[in-house]
Amino acid sequence: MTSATAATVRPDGDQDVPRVVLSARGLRRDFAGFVAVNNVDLDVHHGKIHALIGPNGAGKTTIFNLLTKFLQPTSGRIELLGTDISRTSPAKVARMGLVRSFQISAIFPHLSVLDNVRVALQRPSGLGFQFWRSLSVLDELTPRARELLGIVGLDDAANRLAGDLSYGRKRVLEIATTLALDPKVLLLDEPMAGMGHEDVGTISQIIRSLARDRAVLMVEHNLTVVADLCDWITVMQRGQVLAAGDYATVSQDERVRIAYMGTEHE
Ligand SMILES: Nc1ncnc2c1ncn2[C@@H]1O[C@H](COP(=O)(O)OP(=O)(O)OP(=O)(O)O)[C@@H](O)[C@H]1O
Repeated sequence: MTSATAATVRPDGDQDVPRVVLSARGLRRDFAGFVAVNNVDLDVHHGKIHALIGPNGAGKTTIFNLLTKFLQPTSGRIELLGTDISRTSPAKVARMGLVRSFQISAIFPHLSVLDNVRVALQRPSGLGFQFWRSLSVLDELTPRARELLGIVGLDDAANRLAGDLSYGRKRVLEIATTLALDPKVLLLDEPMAGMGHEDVGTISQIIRSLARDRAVLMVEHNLTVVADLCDWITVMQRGQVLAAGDYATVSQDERVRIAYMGTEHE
């Protein structure tokens, strides 16, 4: 299989068929003559977890930057929830429901876990930080903040300083702050990076539960996680889609084995 489009664009209206919520066609980005992303087609479905994998320099981060509009495409078209966002600003795209989870740097270590989520809830778009308007406004946000902490299993840590959490739980808190923006499509950039075995299990469970009512697109290097968690995998190489399909399909693709997986995951 050569592209995600072959198997994933299907008519809406069929209950059994997943809905495409984010799509790219012919996506391309040049950097001073170097083509970092070349003619990429991608479909991300509601209720599904989609992995973007590939060796270093394959173009995964550039695709994330293009989809979230932090970079403008040189050419190609991106649609979010049926609307052309090819020229839309990052802030508007975030407000429309395409939200990228940043790394732990997005957390305020000297605020409590609960306050981190309350601050996130009062952000208009996830891009700027609007600090404390008034205590009463923040109080109104407390129930929703506690709800989000419950969803990710951090309710017991609500009053702890964020900076005192373990690495894994900081990452979970970061995901909770992302959920504050009520994403329809959640982009996760290497959510398992630096995690121990136990944290990988916890975060996998959280991602699975989040994907029940939204789409998840994630860059992930841990192929065991990809095999276990992801419904659809797009394999990138040198800026292009090398293969796409479920894990069984792409892991048996000879080109993928040669380019990326080796023989370890046969
Ligand atoms: N701003 C830029 N200017 C010039 N070249 C860039 C720029 N951003 C990315 N590139 C190049 O584009 C290619 C794709 O980079 P990208 O970071 O998207 O790959 P990646 O798949 O995310 O890699 P990794 O797994 O190492 O993060 C690389 O060759 C990189 O050097």
